[in-house]
Amino acid sequence: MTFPLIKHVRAFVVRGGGADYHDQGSGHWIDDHIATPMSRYPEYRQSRQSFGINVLGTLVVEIEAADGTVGFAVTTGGEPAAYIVEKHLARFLEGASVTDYEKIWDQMYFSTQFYGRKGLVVNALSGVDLALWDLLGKLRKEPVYQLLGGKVREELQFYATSSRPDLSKKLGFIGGKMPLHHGPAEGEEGLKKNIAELAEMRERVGDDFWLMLDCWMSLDLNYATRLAHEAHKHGLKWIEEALSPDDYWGYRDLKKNAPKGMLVTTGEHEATRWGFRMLLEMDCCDIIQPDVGWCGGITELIKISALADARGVMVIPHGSSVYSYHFVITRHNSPFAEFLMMAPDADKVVPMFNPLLLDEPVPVNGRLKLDDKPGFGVQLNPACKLHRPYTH
Ligand SMILES: C[C@H](O)[C@H](O)[C@@H](O)[C@@H](O)C(=O)O
Ligand SMILES: [Mg+2]
Repeated sequence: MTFPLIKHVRAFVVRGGGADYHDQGSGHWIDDHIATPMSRYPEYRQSRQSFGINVLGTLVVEIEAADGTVGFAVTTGGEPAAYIVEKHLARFLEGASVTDYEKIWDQMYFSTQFYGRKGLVVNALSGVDLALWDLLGKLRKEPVYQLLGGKVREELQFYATSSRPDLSKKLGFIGGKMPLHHGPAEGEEGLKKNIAELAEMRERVGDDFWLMLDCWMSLDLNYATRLAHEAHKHGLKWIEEALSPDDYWGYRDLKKNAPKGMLVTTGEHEATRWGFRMLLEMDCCDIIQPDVGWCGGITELIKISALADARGVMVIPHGSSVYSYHFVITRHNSPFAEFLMMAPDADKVVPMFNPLLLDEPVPVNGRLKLDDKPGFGVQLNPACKLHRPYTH
């Protein structure tokens, strides 16, 4: 079966929600006094947008084949990522075959290695890779999960991330992950408040509902270890991304000293097989959480997942809408998925990348069956005005 060659690669940007899901209006739970590495500065403690968590915005990558078929994907990256796609990465796709995604990935990664490797550049590369898989699915008339070996289970089940696990329980999710609100700079007072919030939520949800804390890189090893042991009294299932993504040594020690039965998780700001190999070989965590729009795309996540599977480590991708769902449903070591609650009060289920994607599937009663639409099964919302800041 021969496929039309790739003809055009285009990169667009758009603001207001979408793949840069931190880019929300005021009063949203996701921007309400959440602990971060910047919390040591009081002026940046209340709002993550104040220090720029939403500075990039959404990147939309379109790849058009010679027969006019268009694959697309969205991720976090905005204008700087669009520049990298147009001025650097596009040259490895235009004129190539859509089935050459291994060679294309290799060329994108090693041609940008001198200034990339993680973060923004690999976000841009991931966006291109996801758009390539969307195009491949459309040309083969198959959903991406079919290209990945097919479903290993009929439906996905989800835990929900928000400030209101009690509401997530009512909506049928299997667990609730809360953001940590106070970092080390708020001292013993802050630690007490963190534990009091957890205790209160445990009261509301009962003993059998999973509760997790997402620390968004905000802690030091000593604080994280103390928090874990205090939180253990309230049945915390896992402590997430407690330390800087680069502190592999800290994660190794946190996992060693965490209470028996508590899981240590991280990885959403890690990238490529090499970064995850470090987390796995240094025994940093019980679950890795790559974001498929940031870690290198589907082509790289296949490699990352195999490394983890060989060590019996679960891969629960960071919430990235359809891009993670199509992967999770094909892997035995990904038994559930994350759903980020994007309603400002976390009281109802809305599409994660709202309003950018038409037909974006959402969990109902905490579960979701993927249909068999080709590619990732979503379309861009024509009401979202895209801007193409660069051409090539
Ligand atoms: C809720 C967390 O603070 C982040 O906003 C979230 O994006 C991420 O860490 C997650 O695991 O969902
Ligand atoms: Mg997280």
